[in-house]
Amino acid sequence: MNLPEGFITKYQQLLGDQADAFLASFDQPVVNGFRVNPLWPDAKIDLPTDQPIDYSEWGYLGKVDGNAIDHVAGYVYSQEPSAQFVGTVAAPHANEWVLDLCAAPGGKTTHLASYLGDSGLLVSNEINAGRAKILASNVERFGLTNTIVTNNDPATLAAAWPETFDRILVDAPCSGEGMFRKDPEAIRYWTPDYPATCAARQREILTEAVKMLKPGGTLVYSTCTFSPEEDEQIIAWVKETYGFAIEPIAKTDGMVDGHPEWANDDPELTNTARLFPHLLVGEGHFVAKLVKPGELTEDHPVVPVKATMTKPQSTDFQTFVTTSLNQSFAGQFMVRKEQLFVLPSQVPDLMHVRLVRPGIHLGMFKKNRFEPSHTLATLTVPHLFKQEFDVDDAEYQRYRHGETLVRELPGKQFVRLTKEHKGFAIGHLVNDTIKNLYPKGLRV
Ligand SMILES: C[S@@+](CC[C@H](N)C(=O)[O-])C[C@H]1O[C@@H](n2cnc3c(N)ncnc32)[C@H](O)[C@@H]1O
Repeated sequence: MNLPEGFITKYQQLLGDQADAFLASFDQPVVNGFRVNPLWPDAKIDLPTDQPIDYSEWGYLGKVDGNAIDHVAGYVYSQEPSAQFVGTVAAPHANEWVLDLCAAPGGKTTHLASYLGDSGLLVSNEINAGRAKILASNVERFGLTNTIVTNNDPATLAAAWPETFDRILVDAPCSGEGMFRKDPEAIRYWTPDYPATCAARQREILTEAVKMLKPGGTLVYSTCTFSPEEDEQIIAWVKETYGFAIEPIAKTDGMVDGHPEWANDDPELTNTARLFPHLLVGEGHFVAKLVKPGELTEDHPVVPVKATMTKPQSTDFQTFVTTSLNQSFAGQFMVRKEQLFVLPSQVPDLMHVRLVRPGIHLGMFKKNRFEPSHTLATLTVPHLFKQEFDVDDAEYQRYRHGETLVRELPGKQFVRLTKEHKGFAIGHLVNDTIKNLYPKGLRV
């Protein structure tokens, strides 16, 4: 790989006799991994699980086919091994309120949600509007029930939600040196000054994250870069500026301690973790776990949401539930631009943030009727629909292409389509024909 001259000399100086092995690792193949979705317990997946990743509870080595049912139905999430270590370190506890501040496309978010299950609250934020949509679609594909997706800059969120979260992940935008092997295009952005530019932005993001963390709360900071400016030096700055403690991270084979001598010589920096591709199977990463001074309490600033569903809308939704579902949804409902959402059981003030997805997207009110959203196809609620049709390979291809299917059943109702009993789509059954409701953006 054609690495910049300045990059090579920098790491020769920092890594000494390890530099040759480090630089040679850029010519090794990328390592693929995936996590299975524990929100579908006991599910059988088609991918081999004979190579578990020892530090990742649901992680395995292997490549996921984007058209395979396990991916389309949200039973697996493709994520390279080292990135999975971030979720392992963050590992939220049940009932916590968790913020994933830089969340798109959603690898860490789906991992954090795997720990939370149905409990607590996960807010997944992404500053870039286009990427926030991709994040929302991955949140939906993974079937998450207690996740809000927002599209804000960190300062706006901090003004809305002071001292609100028990745990915050800042998976920071960085110079991406650890991804050069996966995405050689990233090398084009690299200059000797680029890490310092990224570090300035990381300090801005962390300044806002600190405001949103409850006293005693946990901040996990990660990058996919090797540069000390964005790694140890940032953590040294957080500790010096805000008095956070740097918690020890349990490392497995191949992971190494952060280098105090690459920052301010604070020995606590050895508590952070570095993942180098020449020492383990995976790409380059850095992870730190910090705790804010103070006592953590269990309180959350819950704000009730005003009901916005009109009476006729409520009737249309109930008609859909009665004809098509085995169960309804409990909780606070929100209607925005004719779209119906059911919110996580507890939420903070939602008035001052830009919501991409305030909760589960249930569907849309059309003229005198309610049409369910594609979200319900992959929502992690077994047997949600009264009528589920399992399809074969040919029908799977045809439906994802946009065609109708035939099933002999009179009447009108919305149905879920499954392959190997894994939900991947919904359809509208009208007198023997399943009309295609597969979103145009997902068709193949
Ligand atoms: C490393 S990526 C996040 C990857 C994600 N956590 C995952 O696991 O899929 C960093 C994200 O930070 C976002 N970002 C860029 N500038 C930002 C800023 N000033 N504040 C917050 N996020 C920013 C980027 O758009 C990008 O999506």
